[in-house]
Amino acid sequence: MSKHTIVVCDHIHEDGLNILKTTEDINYVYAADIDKVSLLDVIKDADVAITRSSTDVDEKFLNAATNLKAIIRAGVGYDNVDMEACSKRGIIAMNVPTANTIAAVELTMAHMLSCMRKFPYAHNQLKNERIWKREDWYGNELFGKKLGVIGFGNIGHRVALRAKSFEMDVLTYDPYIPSTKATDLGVEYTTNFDDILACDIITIHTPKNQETIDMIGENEIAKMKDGVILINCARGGLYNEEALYNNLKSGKIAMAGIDVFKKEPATDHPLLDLNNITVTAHLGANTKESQKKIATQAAENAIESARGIAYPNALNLPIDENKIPSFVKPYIELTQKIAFLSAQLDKSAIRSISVCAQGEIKEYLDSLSTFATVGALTASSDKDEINYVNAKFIAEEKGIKFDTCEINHSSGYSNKITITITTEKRVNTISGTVFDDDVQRIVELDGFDFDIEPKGKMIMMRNNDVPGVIGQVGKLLGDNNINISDFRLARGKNSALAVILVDESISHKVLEQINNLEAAISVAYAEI
Ligand SMILES: NC(=O)c1ccc[n+]([C@@H]2O[C@H](COP(=O)([O-])OP(=O)(O)OC[C@H]3O[C@@H](n4cnc5c(N)ncnc54)[C@H](O)[C@@H]3O)[C@@H](O)[C@H]2O)c1
Ligand SMILES: O=C(O)[C@H](O)COP(=O)(O)O
Repeated sequence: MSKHTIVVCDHIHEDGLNILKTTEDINYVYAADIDKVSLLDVIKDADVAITRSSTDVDEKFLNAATNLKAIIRAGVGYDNVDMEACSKRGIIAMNVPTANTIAAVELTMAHMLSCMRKFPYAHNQLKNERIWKREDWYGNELFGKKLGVIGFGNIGHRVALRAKSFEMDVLTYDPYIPSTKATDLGVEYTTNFDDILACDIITIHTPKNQETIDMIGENEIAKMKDGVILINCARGGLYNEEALYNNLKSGKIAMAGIDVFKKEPATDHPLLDLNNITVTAHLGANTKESQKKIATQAAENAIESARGIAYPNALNLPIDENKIPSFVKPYIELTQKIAFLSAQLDKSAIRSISVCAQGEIKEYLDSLSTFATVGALTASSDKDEINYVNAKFIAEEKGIKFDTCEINHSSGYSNKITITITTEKRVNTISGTVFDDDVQRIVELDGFDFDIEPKGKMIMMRNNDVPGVIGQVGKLLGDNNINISDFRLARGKNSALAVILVDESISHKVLEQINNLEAAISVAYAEI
């Protein structure tokens, strides 16, 4: 079996490492404890790399990583990844966007409370100086204060909600959201940045990019209230660090809660010489709960991308991810998986790929068609050759025809994607939908209704609807030491379709034996 090499460049939770270690077709390399120069030697074998913010994925890294097909940023911010350089090399970059949200939200609240109650001073005086002087430390309450939240995304909006539970007035500035996202939560929304500068406490939760670097500098601080409190648990450099230092020193800024620095590690930073800050060493994501989730997702996504099956949360696609609403993203993944599954059911040459959409996802048919093509080709070609940039070109060279259509009648689902892959020998039509924002399901297979997660090893058997078939299949698989994890059956007028999920891969021989059962009409096998 040819193995894919996944190199882990930074520390991730052992649950993620265990997934990599125990996956048969993965050659796992742990490189988190070596220095970044030695990493350049190790990374040359990687098909996929997993990093956190401590590894710069820059030209030097990418020049060394000559095999690299995908990179997983095991966290949210990808400002350490040179996205353009990745795209030029056809390397797909992904992040794990929501697994550490709560950790970062709670650290933000911790810094806010700590600043308000002058926690570092009080702690130091009692613990290190052994002085009991309660009259020295009168803090302030969050209650009734105005909090300015810059960036109302996953973290920002949750900070706002928690601040409201402290009975604060909350105002947000985020030009990229509809105002109702804030106002529906009882948060005031402004497009005037000066309104934010007038708040008692300001916290920032934007990505780091050309637009947000130094978003708060001398000029902005000059407009703030004397004694303002600033929190930054997003990225170093969003507040100009020199301006922050000068104004903390002068007392214009009463206190700052800082988790992130422009250059990390920051053990010798001038801000650390000041008393009126609370600092943490980029610990926003460092809860056991979040690291467990991130590592698990990163490992699973790394395996899927190493196999060329799917690239969850891909960041550098030919389509602009920012223009795709979040509800469409799981459909993109589902589309690729369904096409991958469908193309495995019959390995003869693909003639055409048709993608039909119902509901609001209709608007994204072109993108969905690209993902269907990647999925279908991945099942039938050398996986390493196919990516989002080249999939349609390769398909056209193979003479594959494309077709998209909008389904306007309702089928009981608010959105549904239907993919039909026509090969030289058969036509496979599979439909899927997404429940509760991210629960992907196959809901129709060749005209039969189902409810199946698109995951695992699946035997699909079309059979005459006669008694005893389930027992015969169960016995046959049992005789071959194959464990059935799930058995789904849908019945039509004259025939039935069974989807049998199994724990072990199915050999051609076993498939033949099932096909030879008297009631069997056709049998196919696929793995996702
Ligand atoms: N300290 C940590 O360990 C830690 C942990 C997680 C995330 N983060 C960082 O926190 C930040 C926010 O993460 P998130 O998960 O909430 O991201 P997100 O993408 O969900 O939200 C970011 C929000 O910022 C808004 N935004 C973008 N540009 C803006 C601008 N110029 N002005 C105002 N708003 C703007 C976007 O519209 C979006 O709503 C990121 O920088 C991320 O890297 C840090
Ligand atoms: O953007 C993020 O996810 C956080 O800053 C966490 O980064 P880390 O994975 O290096 O802790």
